[in-house]
Amino acid sequence: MPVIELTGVTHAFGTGPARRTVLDDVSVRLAEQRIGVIGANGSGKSTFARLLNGLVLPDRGSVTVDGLDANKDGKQVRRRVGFVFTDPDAQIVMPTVQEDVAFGLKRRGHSAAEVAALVTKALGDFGLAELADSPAHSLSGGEKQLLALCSVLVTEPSVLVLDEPTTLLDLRNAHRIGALLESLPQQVVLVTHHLELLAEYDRVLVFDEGRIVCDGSPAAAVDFYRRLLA
Ligand SMILES: Nc1ncnc2c1ncn2[C@@H]1O[C@H](COP(=O)(O)OP(=O)(O)OP(=O)(O)O)[C@@H](O)[C@H]1O
Repeated sequence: MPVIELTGVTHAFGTGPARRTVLDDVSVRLAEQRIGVIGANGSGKSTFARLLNGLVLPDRGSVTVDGLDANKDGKQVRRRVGFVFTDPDAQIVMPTVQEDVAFGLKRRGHSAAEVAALVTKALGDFGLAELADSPAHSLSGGEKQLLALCSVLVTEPSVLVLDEPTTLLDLRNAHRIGALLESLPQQVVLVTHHLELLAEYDRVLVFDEGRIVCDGSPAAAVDFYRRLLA
């Protein structure tokens, strides 16, 4: 598995009196396959997730993925770490389903024939083959979420970071995505409020006010979180 390391990471947003520390001296080493991240609204989970692939750079401290520094080697880190946003509309960039899946592959320099073969396979794997020529923005929320995930996974990142990817989904689609994430060979970092999705995870981090306040098994972390919010 890849090794993600945060060392003394501090991050703040805003300036002057509005300046607010969102992550406060966070150090953690992640080498497990499936890692869950939970915590109250505004506790810093999204900022933490975004740091993992250089979408946000730390004000202080460092983030490395297999020794590559997100600050200095941003491009290489982003190639390794795929990111799935809460809102698939923020991520779907091309007019049709198959063009969207092809987009990341073309940028990585695959030939037209390779792109076509990989897109066909990926659409089949995700149950999206029949929608290949559909306008991406005409899909349902669940289909869009699947497409966003498909377009990221087709590029074969070694780490997949997902920021509340099931928030827009009905229970059935949320569980479908949850099951899909459990079947992946990649390292997965899942930020979620759907605690049941993490039952079989290797490790769960609980955030509170910009710090990791619990780091353990899913049962221990969920129990800690429930007591924290009680
Ligand atoms: N780009 C930004 N500019 C200013 N403030 C921000 C920005 N992004 C996040 N924040 C603030 O940082 C704090 C932590 O936000 P973050 O999105 O990391 O929390 P979260 O734990 O993911 O919350 P949620 O569960 O609501 O998604 C919040 O108070 C938020 O308003």
